[in-house]
Amino acid sequence: MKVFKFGGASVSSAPAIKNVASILEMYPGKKVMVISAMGNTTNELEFLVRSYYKKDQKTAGILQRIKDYHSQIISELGVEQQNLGQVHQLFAVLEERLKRMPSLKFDYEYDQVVCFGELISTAIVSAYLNQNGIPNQWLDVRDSLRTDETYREAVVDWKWSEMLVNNSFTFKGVDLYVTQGFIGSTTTNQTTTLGREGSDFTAAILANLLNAESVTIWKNVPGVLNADPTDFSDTEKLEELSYKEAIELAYSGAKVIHPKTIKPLRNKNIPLFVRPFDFPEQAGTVIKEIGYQLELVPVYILKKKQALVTLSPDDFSFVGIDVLSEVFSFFKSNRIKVNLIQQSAIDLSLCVDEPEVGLESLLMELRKKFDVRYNTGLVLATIRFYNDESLVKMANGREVLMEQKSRRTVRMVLK
Ligand SMILES: Nc1ncnc2c1ncn2[C@@H]1O[C@H](COP(=O)(O)OP(=O)(O)O)[C@@H](O)[C@H]1O
Ligand SMILES: N[C@@H](CC(=O)OP(=O)(O)O)C(=O)O
Repeated sequence: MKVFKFGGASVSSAPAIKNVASILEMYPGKKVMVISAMGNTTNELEFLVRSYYKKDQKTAGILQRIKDYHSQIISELGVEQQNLGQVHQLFAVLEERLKRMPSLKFDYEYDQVVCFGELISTAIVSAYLNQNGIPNQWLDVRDSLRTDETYREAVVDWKWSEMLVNNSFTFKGVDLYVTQGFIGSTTTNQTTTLGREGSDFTAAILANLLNAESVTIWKNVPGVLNADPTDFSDTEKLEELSYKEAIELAYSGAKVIHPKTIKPLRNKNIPLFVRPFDFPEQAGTVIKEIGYQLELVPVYILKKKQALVTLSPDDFSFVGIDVLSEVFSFFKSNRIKVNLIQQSAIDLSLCVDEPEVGLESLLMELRKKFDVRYNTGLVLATIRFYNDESLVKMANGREVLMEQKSRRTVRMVLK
């Protein structure tokens, strides 16, 4: 049994979905197919839930835009009305939800609304495939994937999920399951999400729990490249990567794989293929156990929207373990990811993901104890397997505000 994951780009239009069908025909056999929301739908649903939460008049208009986008795809695919009952029902449930008063918990409301992207996309794709000679069963992954109640960043309950997943994905009388990435549910059946771009992670979870022979994530790139092609023009495809190398790249911000994807696969030694959906006959990149130390060309990773915050205790005391733990707790409780730190006697510098709401109001709390300085709009650049030439190429004349080097990796905060 194999797991195939199709992301937003691979189901963003009717021709894209027809291409998914042809990939399935090229690779017959037992499969679980994990699908994300179509195109930009998750971002649209984020607008929708924010508008709903603020009780903004724009809510109905945003919902209509989402409906129109999906209706257009349905009509171009020629899915017949009698096969669309579930899609209509999902939109009706979403509409009903938006009529209710939101609770005070935004993160909870977020998950209850944003999940519809994946539910609707899978319902459409499943109906289209069934109508076109690719029999499959749609499964609501929320019935199998149990999580805790950390809305928007839910933590998987592996024990529960193992039992439920194996009860649902039995392959009795069916070779293909179509299910959702990114979403799960609590023991009280409240919907949760696993964090943005979490569908790759879902594919890895299901593969682990079902002991799949491999996972393939179909992307709009030839495989894992040595840089994001939207930032660099001269990229090279990496033929193979070890799990360790892949996790380093994903953690440093290489958007092509969600960082949580690797561990469930590595723990069961399941290979991960990253392959181009436009050229499905091409091999792409394989990520697997590799027993020797890889020597690769320099790999460039840019993590954008970064802020560099420097804290100095007001009373000139040293930055000790207490200060570190207080500062880390502060960022954790505000859900801000710390990506790099550097410390001197009385300065602590942290490179963090810049929050959407800005930093100023958040840092008020820290100003009570620290002298706070910060820069925003920065880039955290990582080079694995760096050499002198790659350092110059990466900085590209920009000011380096902070730098850390190890034998294989250099990290720079660039202005
Ligand atoms: N090292 C890399 N190799 C390939 N693609 C990369 C890399 N780093 C970032 N990317 C970006 O990842 C994108 C694919 O990931 P993503 O948009 O999350 O796909 P999907 O949503 O379809 O699963 C590519 O379009 C590319 O811009
Ligand atoms: N739709 C979700 C989950 C996801 O993984 O999407 P994609 O596979 O398109 O990155 C998101 O956009 O965050």
